[in-house]
Amino acid sequence: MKDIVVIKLGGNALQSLTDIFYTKLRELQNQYGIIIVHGGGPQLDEMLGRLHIKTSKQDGIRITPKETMEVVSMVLAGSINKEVVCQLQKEGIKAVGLSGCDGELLCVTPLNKEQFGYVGELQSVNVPLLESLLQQGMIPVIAPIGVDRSYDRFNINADSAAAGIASFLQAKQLFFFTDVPGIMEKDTLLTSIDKGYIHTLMGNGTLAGGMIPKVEAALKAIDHHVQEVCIISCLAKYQKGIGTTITKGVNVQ
Ligand SMILES: Nc1ncnc2c1ncn2[C@@H]1O[C@H](COP(=O)(O)OP(=O)(O)O)[C@@H](O)[C@H]1O
Ligand SMILES: CC(=O)N[C@@H](CCC(=O)OP(=O)(O)O)C(=O)O
Repeated sequence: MKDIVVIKLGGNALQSLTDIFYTKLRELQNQYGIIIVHGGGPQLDEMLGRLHIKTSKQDGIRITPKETMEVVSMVLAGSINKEVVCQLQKEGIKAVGLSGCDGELLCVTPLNKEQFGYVGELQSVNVPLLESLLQQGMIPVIAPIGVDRSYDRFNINADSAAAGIASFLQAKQLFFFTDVPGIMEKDTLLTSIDKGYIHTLMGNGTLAGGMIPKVEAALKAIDHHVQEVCIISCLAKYQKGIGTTITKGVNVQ
């Protein structure tokens, strides 16, 4: 079995994937088993708006009542997942779309039903299912929706789903592709950051919004022995030394 690389594509990143990305993906696929986890936050905001359903987030996590969950399924497991799969196939890359419901891929428990509604916390991943797809040279493309024991569907923050999947698979690398060059402090890109400094930046408000679940997910993955975790721009050339690498140890900045 090849080493595994998990790539998380944020909703903004999905809209600006370049030829460089697909070329790099093909190269990586020669060496690694690749798993893609996608988000779709901005697309969800847009669809909820069109349907006149009010929505809000707390620390980057969407409050998800039942009615919102229907739209989450529709947008993430429906249109976005299929769009990513078709785009990859158009580029000659074999891909299979899944949500966490399929084959009980992502099993969850509620994060806090009173506070967040149908938001799930990942408890287990159907690793053999992913391995069998990887063995056939497929890229599993995963929408961040999970099921609980009663087969109710839950919304999972895509960063936390990607980190959980990378942890369960003991992935070598986890990349968060997003719409910023990495973690910024004022106007400076931090090329490397550790746990302690992340907490400092959270405390002083430098890290906000969607960056909070992203760094929390990154730290979780590092704690679960994912060897390398990096936050980078979807427009970057995807080489070593770009973006922000999250480390466990002493901050080298
Ligand atoms: N210190 C920071 N450095 C970089 N981005 C930050 C920071 N704090 C907050 N952000 C915000 O986090 C966003 C990335 O998170 P998010 O929108 O959830 O992306 P994605 O859709 O890729 O998961 C950036 O667009 C930026 O607005
Ligand atoms: C629970 C929760 O917050 N789920 C996210 C799932 C999509 C996501 O994470 O998309 P991005 O990666 O584009 O932000 C949401 O509803 O927006």
